[in-house]
Amino acid sequence: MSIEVRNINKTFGPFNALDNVSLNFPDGELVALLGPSGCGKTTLLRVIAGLEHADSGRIVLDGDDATTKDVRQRHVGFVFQHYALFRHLTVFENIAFGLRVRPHRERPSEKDIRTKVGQLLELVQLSWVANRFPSQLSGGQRQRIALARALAVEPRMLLLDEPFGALDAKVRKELRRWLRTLHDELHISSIFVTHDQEEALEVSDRIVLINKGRVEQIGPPKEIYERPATAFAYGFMGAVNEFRGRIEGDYVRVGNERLRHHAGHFEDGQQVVAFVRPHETEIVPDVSFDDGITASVHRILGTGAVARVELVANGDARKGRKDFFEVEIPGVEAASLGLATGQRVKIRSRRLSIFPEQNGISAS
Ligand SMILES: Nc1ncnc2c1ncn2[C@@H]1O[C@H](COP(=O)(O)OP(=O)(O)OP(=O)(O)O)[C@@H](O)[C@H]1O
Repeated sequence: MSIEVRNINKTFGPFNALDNVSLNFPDGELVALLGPSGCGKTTLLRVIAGLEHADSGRIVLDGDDATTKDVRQRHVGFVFQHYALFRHLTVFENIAFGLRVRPHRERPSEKDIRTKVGQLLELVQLSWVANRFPSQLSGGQRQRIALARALAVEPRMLLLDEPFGALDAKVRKELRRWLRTLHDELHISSIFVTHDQEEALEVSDRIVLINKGRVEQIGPPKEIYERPATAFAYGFMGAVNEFRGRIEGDYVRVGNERLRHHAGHFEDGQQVVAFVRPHETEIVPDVSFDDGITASVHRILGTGAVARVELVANGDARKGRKDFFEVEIPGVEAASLGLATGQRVKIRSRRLSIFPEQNGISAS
C-alpha cells in the first residue's frame, strides 16, 4: 500500500507535536521514523494508523483519502514496544485472536484458522511454542509472536512502535536482521519508529529523520548518513566533532586558529558551525602547523586496528558547545605518532561539513 502524508499538523494544547509534515512512500517499503525522544514519531505513526486525528492535513492510502477512516478501515497491523499479548491465551490463540473476532460471515473456518496460524508460526520460526503462554516466552519471542498476530489479519500496512525497544542489545540486533529478512519475504508496507540510528540505518529502505515535529531529512540510509542535510541531521547520525567560527576564504576561523575546508563557496565573514566525523579527523603532532585546532590528548582507547583518541580542546575552540574531540585513526598510525596523555597536538579535518549558524542550532 502506498502511504502519503500531506501537510499534517497536530497540537496538544499549546504544544506543536507535528508541524506541517508531508511524506510519500511507495508500496512495499520498510521505512524508519527516526528522531530524539519527544520529536513526534509516535504521534505521526498514530495519525497514519487512524488512532489519532490530525488538526489539519490528509492521509492518503493507495491513492484514496483515508483521513476520516477509522483504524479498521485502514487495515493496519500493529506491534508495540510493550508486548500486547493476551496473557491468558496461548501463543496459538493469541495469533488466532484477530481472525476469531471477525464478524461471523467473514470469519474463516476452524480448519483455515489452524492452517493460517500454523503458517504464521513457521514464518516467525516459533512453531514449537504454539501451546505456551506469553509468560513462558523470552522478550524476543514475544515480539515475534506479536508480529505474527499483527500479520494474521492480513493488514495492508504494518506499523511498529519501537518494537525492539524493551529488549537487550544482542536480541535487538538479531531481531532487526530478522525483521529485514521477513520484510524482504512479505514486502508489506511497513513503518517503524525508533530513536536508534544504528537500527534505522541497518533495517530500513528509507529513513525519515524528525526533529521537534518537523521532517529534517528523508532518504535512503546511506544518503542520510553520508550527506546529512542539516546540522541536526549531522549530529544525530553519528559521533561528530563540532567547531564554531566564521568563514575566511577556504578556512573556518575558530578564534586565532583555523581549519581548512573543501565544502564549496561560503561568504567571507559568515558565522558557521562546522562538523567532522572522528574517522575523518587527523592528528598533527606539530602545533605550529597552520591548519588545525590545538587540543590536548586526554585518553587513547583501543589497541587493535583502530585507536580512538579523546582530546580536550584548548584555547578558543573551548568556546564551542563541545570542548572535547574524538579521533579515530589506524592503530599503527597512533603507535607511530607516539601520543601521550597531556600532549598538545593539532587536529584537522579531511572532510569538513559546514552549515550556516542559525539561532544557535546545534548538532548535539
Ligand atoms: N496525548 C498527549 N497529550 C499531550 N501531549 C502529548 C500527547 N501525546 C504526545 N504528546 C507530546 O507530543 C510530543 C511528541 O510525542 P511522541 O510520543 O510523538 O514523541 P516520540 O518522538 O515518539 O518520543 P519517544 O521516542 O520518547 O516515544 C511529546 O512532547 C509529548 O509529550
